[in-house]
Amino acid sequence: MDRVVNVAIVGATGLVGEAILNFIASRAFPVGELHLLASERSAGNSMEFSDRHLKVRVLRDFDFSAVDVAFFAVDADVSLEFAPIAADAGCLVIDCSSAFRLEPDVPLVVPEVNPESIADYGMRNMISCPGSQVIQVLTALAPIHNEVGLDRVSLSTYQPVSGVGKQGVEALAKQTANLLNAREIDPQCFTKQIAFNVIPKMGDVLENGYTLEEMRIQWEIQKVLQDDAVSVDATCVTVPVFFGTSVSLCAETKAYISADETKSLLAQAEGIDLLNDSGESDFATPVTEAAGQDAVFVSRIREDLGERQAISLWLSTDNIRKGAALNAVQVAEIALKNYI
Ligand SMILES: NC(=O)C1=CN([C@@H]2O[C@H](COP(=O)(O)OP(=O)(O)OC[C@H]3O[C@@H](n4cnc5c(N)ncnc54)[C@H](OP(=O)(O)O)[C@@H]3O)[C@@H](O)[C@H]2O)C=CC1
Ligand SMILES: N[C@@H](CC(=O)OP(=O)(O)O)C(=O)O
Repeated sequence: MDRVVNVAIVGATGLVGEAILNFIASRAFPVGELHLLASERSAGNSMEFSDRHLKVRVLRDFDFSAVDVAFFAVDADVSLEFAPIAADAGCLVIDCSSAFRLEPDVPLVVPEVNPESIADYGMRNMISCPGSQVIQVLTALAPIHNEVGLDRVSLSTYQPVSGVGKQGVEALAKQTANLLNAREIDPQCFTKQIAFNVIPKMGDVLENGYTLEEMRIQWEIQKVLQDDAVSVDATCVTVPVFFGTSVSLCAETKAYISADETKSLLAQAEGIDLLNDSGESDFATPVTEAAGQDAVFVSRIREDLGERQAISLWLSTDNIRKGAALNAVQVAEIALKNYI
């Protein structure tokens, strides 16, 4: 790429925003001017980019008219207010939050799965990235869906505290230290104690008994695959892990596919690191394998023991990198190369 583009990172001081900044540097993204934006809390702070120090500025006061690409890595309510302002000013918004994921005129993209959807960015000047669970599930399941068709996916997530941002990391660190010192804890941003515990309910429960986080997994998977017939039964669980998210899933398929065929298929698929189950230590964990890496790690591939045509998998991925920041930067790279 010869030309350069002016870039803004909204939420640059957060976990995802800082990872976007690092990917822009490490992947030699063709950046001209770079604007780092956050709330009044971080305004004036300095962040490193290559050999430069850049000052963080306040989002509310920023004029997007000279920006070409704006990465939004803020909570959904902040994206809802400011992403349309940026898009209307003429820049391409790539949003990591849940704010626009299900809007029919905003493409929802995992580059390994539906890069062609990026072509539709112009309807709102926006592209959304799915949540980190959906990114890893689809990176692993899209090759199987393309080969034999998916009917139904049952899954449980093992989500780290960093899934709710910096405050989740602080909460687990503080609770752990307090408990080890026999002190009282405050659940902070989690509904119950998360240190040395697991919490099988993220957010409010809807009338159907599922949480919004669980329903979003079905809706986002159906939107990316453009197939409302794929049903998803999800249970979302927060675990006392700082970074790295995992999913245990069983995918029922329209036609039989063996475990060996699944392994061959996934060995050739983009974005996957396949651990072949050939040895004792050949499985991935969120902390030991996935954290700090860019691939979706797939292991524990098994065929259903009963009569169902179904394949079970264990996935682990860095939620901040491929689960958000890398996905967003990949989307921008494809948009610049092919469409803008
Ligand atoms: N963490 C994860 O695993 C994943 C996160 N996402 C999504 O990415 C987004 C960012 O998440 P994450 O980085 O984890 O969150 P963090 O809490 O770590 O960071 C939030 C960022 O938003 C900024 N911010 C907060 N309020 C405002 C405001 N009013 N105006 C401007 N900036 C504001 C904060 O700035 P300040 O320093 O000033 O407070 C900070 O830079 C969320 O929508 C999240 O759902 C998606 C997939 C995975
Ligand atoms: N918790 C989600 C991130 C997300 O999408 O959050 P929210 O639904 O609150 O915007 C994830 O790890 O993928």
